[in-house]
Amino acid sequence: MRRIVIGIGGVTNGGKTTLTKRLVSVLPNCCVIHQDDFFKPPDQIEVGEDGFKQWDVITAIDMEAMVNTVTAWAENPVKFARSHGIAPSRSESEDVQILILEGFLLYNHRLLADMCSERYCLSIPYEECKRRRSGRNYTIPDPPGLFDGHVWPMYLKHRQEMEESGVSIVALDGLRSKDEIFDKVYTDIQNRFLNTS
Ligand SMILES: Nc1ncnc2c1ncn2[C@@H]1O[C@H](COP(=O)(O)OP(=O)(O)OP(=O)(O)O)[C@@H](O)[C@H]1O
Ligand SMILES: NC(=O)c1ccc[n+]([C@@H]2O[C@H](CO)[C@@H](O)[C@H]2O)c1
Repeated sequence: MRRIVIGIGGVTNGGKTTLTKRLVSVLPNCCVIHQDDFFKPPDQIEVGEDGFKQWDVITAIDMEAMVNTVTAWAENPVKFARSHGIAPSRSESEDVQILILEGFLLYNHRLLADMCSERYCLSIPYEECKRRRSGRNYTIPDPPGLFDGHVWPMYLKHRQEMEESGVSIVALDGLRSKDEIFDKVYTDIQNRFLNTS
């Protein structure tokens, strides 16, 4: 059985969830794990010197639990899918099993980055990111000033760290249309992993 792990990483509001949903709907035997589901509870999030809760750092996420979940999939993808209510794709054999990892800090974690067969990374410029973020409603709403005071500076810091680490990524321009981004990634995955002929 072939196991393929696709990382969909990159900046907040870059379009990761949008792309992931479309891929899951067309890829065979495809499970997804969202990094946001592993945020620690609010009372465990540190408050910085800037007065903001530090959500956009890797210690805000229970990475051990996330890695354990990815490991559970890798050990038995069929059982993992079944226990998460995902039916095997009809007309496809169970020969190929796909996992999508979706999150804003995937490639700053060595173990997680190494688990990916391919690492896509969406980026959008500051203005567009701020505009999209201001229209979002997270479970914990952004306090005034969080984007400029914490979210964007942390993004720049993590992006630099990722670049310096030398981890190889496939960059995606998040300003392109949803269709264009999906078509590129889907074609890529088909060519790289699903064309058996
Ligand atoms: N290619 C695109 N062009 C324009 N808008 C987009 C595009 N992709 C996503 N969006 C919009 O941007 C917003 C954020 O998208 P999405 O939730 O997919 O991002 P995300 O990277 O998962 O964000 P986060 O992880 O920070 O919650 C949504 O309103 C979505 O409709
Ligand atoms: N999902 C959450 O619990 C939560 C709480 C507070 C902030 N966030 C934001 O999610 C983004 C990643 O998708 C980060 O930029 C967090 O600020 C998420």
